Amino acid sequence: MTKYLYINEPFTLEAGATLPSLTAAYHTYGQLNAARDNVIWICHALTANSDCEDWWPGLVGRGCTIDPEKYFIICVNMLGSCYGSTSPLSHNPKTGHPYGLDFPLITTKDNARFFSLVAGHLGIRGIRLLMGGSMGGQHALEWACMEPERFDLLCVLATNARHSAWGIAFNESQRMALRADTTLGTDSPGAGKAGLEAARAIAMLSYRHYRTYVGTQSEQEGEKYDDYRASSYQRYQGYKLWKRFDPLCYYALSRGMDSHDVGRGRGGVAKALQRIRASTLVISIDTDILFPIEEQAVLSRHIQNSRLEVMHSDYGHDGFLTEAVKIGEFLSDFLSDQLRIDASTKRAFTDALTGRKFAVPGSEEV
Ligand SMILES: CC(=O)SCCNC(=O)CCNC(=O)[C@H](O)C(C)(C)COP(=O)(O)OP(=O)(O)OC[C@H]1O[C@@H](n2cnc3c(N)ncnc32)[C@H](O)[C@@H]1OP(=O)(O)O
Ligand SMILES: N[C@@H](CCO)C(=O)O
Repeated sequence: MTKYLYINEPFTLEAGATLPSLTAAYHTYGQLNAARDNVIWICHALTANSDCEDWWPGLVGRGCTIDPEKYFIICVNMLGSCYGSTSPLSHNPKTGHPYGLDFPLITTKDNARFFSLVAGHLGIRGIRLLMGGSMGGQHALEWACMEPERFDLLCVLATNARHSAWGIAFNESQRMALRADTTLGTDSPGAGKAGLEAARAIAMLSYRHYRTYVGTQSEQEGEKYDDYRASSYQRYQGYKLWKRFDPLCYYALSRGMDSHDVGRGRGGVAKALQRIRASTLVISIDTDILFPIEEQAVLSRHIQNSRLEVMHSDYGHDGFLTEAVKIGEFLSDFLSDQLRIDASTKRAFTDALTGRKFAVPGSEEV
């Protein structure tokens, strides 16, 4: 069930605008333990929501690696999204109408600060594992650079330290499609539909791979010269997004993704990543053309204590969603290794909220 947190204080954004108040839509699963050291925070990607059990089945849920029986799992809907947090659909007090296209730019740094603020309001300090893929990975990296002491472990998938020119070009092409639809932001029924559908169709080309399309959408050999499966697939994917997503929010989120650069204000990407204290698992997808492996290699090279795993998927970039079971296996190995390291080094944990000391996660107070 979606929960809501209302933060009645102004929030000044990186680009200078101020939101007068904030709404955070979020989900939690499981219970916070006495030591308060079992928090897993999941950052969602572009068009998902805070219900990570729903969109990451096989990874998050009872009996999975991220199991609510063991962990207190939290996922907060990012600012700008249409799934409940403050967004272009929110009331603009200056006009008395929804913000629409006037919604200010929300950078990945703004969203990381938003998550930190929400964590504070919910009484969460130390976080055992911070995790996210794609744009969720960008938020996780930004937050881990911003507050390195908060996190023990970090797992990022199919993501980067700075959004690439290639990724920005894909996003701009999608925004061109959105803007070409002159109904965008108007009151007309179905406003922005054609633009959003075209934008999603463009995006699909970056989320999948040549082999995904050829493997699933090819025609039988024959004499066909029109009405191809690949064409109806593109149209259907556009329509499918239209049924569940808002074009103005899509526009806002794509601008936010472009803004991503952990190095901004920190002396560059390498210096920023060197700030991260969490033991880190970086997962690449061998068919990801949007966030290719070399981008995760940069993460692994500069994050002090990191491990890079390359996962096979026929799905391309979207493998970070569809290969949940494989991701769970990588993560499970990583978590087991970390517990062994914690035990052998007798690493002591101090719960930042209570000041109590614990020998290893889940152990007795010392
Ligand atoms: C409220 C919410 O729902 S938000 C939470 C859900 N969404 C998210 O979390 C966002 C992230 N998720 C995603 O991006 C996607 O769901 C993914 C990547 C996980 C999976 O993508 P899918 O679109 O389901 O997979 P795939 O590319 O195989 O397409 C399958 C769909 O295309 C249809 N399809 C396949 N070939 C064709 C074709 N030639 N012509 C028309 N339709 C086709 C299938 O019938 C199927 O339709 P369905 O989704 O209605 O069952
Ligand atoms: N399929 C993903 C791709 C972006 O990472 C989404 O729609 O969120």
